[in-house]
Amino acid sequence: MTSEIITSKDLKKMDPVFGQHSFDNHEQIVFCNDKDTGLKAIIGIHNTVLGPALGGTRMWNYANEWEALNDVLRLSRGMTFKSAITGLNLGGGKAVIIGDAKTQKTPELMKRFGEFVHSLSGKYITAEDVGMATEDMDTVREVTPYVTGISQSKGGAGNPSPITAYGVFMGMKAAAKFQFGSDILEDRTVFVQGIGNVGEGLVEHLMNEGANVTITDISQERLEEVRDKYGVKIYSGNDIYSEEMDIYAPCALGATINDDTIYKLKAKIVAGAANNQLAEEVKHGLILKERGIVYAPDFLINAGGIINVYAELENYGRQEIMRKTENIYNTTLEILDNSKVNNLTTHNAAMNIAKERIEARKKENLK
Ligand SMILES: NC(=O)c1ccc[n+]([C@@H]2O[C@H](COP(=O)([O-])OP(=O)(O)OC[C@H]3O[C@@H](n4cnc5c(N)ncnc54)[C@H](O)[C@@H]3O)[C@@H](O)[C@H]2O)c1
Repeated sequence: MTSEIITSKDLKKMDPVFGQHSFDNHEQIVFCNDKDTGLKAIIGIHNTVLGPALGGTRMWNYANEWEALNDVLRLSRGMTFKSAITGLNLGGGKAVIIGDAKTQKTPELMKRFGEFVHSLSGKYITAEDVGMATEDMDTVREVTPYVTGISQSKGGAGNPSPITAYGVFMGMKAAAKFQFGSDILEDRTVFVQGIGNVGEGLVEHLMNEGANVTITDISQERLEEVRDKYGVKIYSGNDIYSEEMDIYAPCALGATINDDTIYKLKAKIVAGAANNQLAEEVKHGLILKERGIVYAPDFLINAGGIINVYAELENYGRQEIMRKTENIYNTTLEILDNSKVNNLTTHNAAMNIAKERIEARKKENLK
């Protein structure tokens, strides 16, 4: 199993569920259907050794069911390792709702989805992901307590993006310490790709530290807004991968480190918020290592969001959220050092530690 990009034509050639490309010993996969609301959803529970499987719900207009299934399998697996490496007592899960969030999402559909979540008795806990907003989680909360990411006015921890941005910043500083011998980002050239909720927060931290920031986004409006607010440069070329820079921060989509981009990359560090930045974890992790580019594993440095929602379950406040998020600096540095000592890719070094934690707990649970 790898995170390799695969076409839906190839997916259809495999066994429908357990033989599917991204299937990786998932514990449970739940298919949810409701004729009246038009709900078609899949809940993927990858692993619950460390605790209940927590992960957001994504609503997306998938081209077909294979793509939806592949996505939920891949995303739920990612959550297992994200929580494990961050030291949270959570397992990995995720849900997808098939449909257009702009036109097909209704409160009735969200409530029906919530009832399916409730039927799992807390084994899966949901939150927001692409296509979902805090208000949707508030609607789900009307039918089940197994939901996080609800509004602050309803006792939730609120928008996770600023916390995610802070964690990415911490991870980036640790990568700079490892690569350059100093974590001070003043005058470092940083390209931030995608200046959405997290990207903008990252730009703010970088500008406060005096970094030399260039931004890129598909939305011209966003670019101008962020430029005017922080005084950053808008990228005017047409291939950011070939540009001279110290740090490349992917904060838009996954798989931007792929066969087409990896040999062009001039950055000395890759550190950003996007999930699944390496199109193929093993292969591209190795090429980055060979090229001397330090990759701060995405699932490690973008964990601020999950730390934020975990606070809702554990009832801890803002101070503890910030302390845990700041600790991403130490964990990143430890993993980068470990990768050097053991001659591993940084991705594999992080995965090994996450897997060791799960295995140790599994043994304890058997006692
Ligand atoms: N929000 C969180 O707390 C959180 C937590 C963990 C991981 N992430 C991941 O971080 C990334 C950013 O999250 P977000 O909440 O800021 O999302 P967002 O939707 O607010 O922002 C994404 C931005 O990327 C831009 N974009 C899209 N395609 C692009 C392209 N090809 N080139 C350049 N820009 C492009 C969009 O216009 C948008 O401004 C996502 O991959 C998300 O999965 C977010």
